[in-house]
Amino acid sequence: MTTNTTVLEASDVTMRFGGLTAVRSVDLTVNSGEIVGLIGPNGAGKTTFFNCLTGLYVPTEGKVSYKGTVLPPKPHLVTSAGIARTFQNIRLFANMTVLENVLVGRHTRTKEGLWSALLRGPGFKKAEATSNEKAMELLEFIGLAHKADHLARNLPYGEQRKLEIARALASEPGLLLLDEPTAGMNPQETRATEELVFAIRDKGIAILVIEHDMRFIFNLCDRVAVLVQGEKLVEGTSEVVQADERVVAAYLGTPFEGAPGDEEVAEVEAAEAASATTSKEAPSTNTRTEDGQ
Ligand SMILES: Nc1ncnc2c1ncn2[C@@H]1O[C@H](COP(=O)(O)OP(=O)(O)OP(=O)(O)O)[C@@H](O)[C@H]1O
Repeated sequence: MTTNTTVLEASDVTMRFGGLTAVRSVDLTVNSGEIVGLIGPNGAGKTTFFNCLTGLYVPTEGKVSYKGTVLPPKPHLVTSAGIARTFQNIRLFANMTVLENVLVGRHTRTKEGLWSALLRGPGFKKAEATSNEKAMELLEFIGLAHKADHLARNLPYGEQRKLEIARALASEPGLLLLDEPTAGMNPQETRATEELVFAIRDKGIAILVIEHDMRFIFNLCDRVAVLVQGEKLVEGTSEVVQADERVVAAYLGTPFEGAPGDEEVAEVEAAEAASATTSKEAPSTNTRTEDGQ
């Protein structure tokens, strides 16, 4: 199913927050027809990297291209270009219906825009029939058509997550970014999400997914990249990544040679050792005498 057409190309992406480098020189590509996984221990920089891809953050260094064009660092322009995403925490319009949530997701693909969709202005009426039809098709696809007029907040958790995916798909993306799509799900819901992701891929949409559930990732992905302390440690097929001892060590927090962050740790240790030696050799001029002078 995978092809060699590059959909997403992130080159040398670095994101610093003050003194903290959350993502360091990360390269990643996603090709059409591919499902790529992004894994790593807590705080490894996965969500920060996603935010750099979707224009929520402007990377300190590096660039991100979609189908050969460099993306502007503005979320709505990234969505219009063809990248949609879901978030770690559910972000639905709780008091809107299931159908309305999907319709809002379509605003980048209708001339009427978001406010017209929300206020149901005159322009919206004309486009409404087509939009409704497409939104209902999506709800059929994810299995929520029978709940189209339920309020989003009344859906069970697993269905809310599905609805988020439907809303993202409503912008007709070529690439879908999923941030922990199975977080909080029971095993059946997780399996259903796995099937859904395969079905989305079969529609011709490339997928990049962050997930802590390793079974889910290794079943699903054509390729997996591992971030550790902001750096890409390993990238390869599920088999390659599972067999790499450094990945296990990174998850367990066991030190290993060449681990990301090692250089900084060595520099700090060397500086501490040097200052300890200096203070032994040359007593501080601030040393007080016994009478406190
Ligand atoms: N806006 C921000 N300002 C400052 N530091 C941040 C900001 N966002 C993230 N960080 C820091 O960047 C590092 C990477 O965080 P990030 O949330 O990207 O990791 P993650 O791999 O997604 O973690 P998790 O799996 O726990 O969601 C962390 O040290 C985090 O505290």
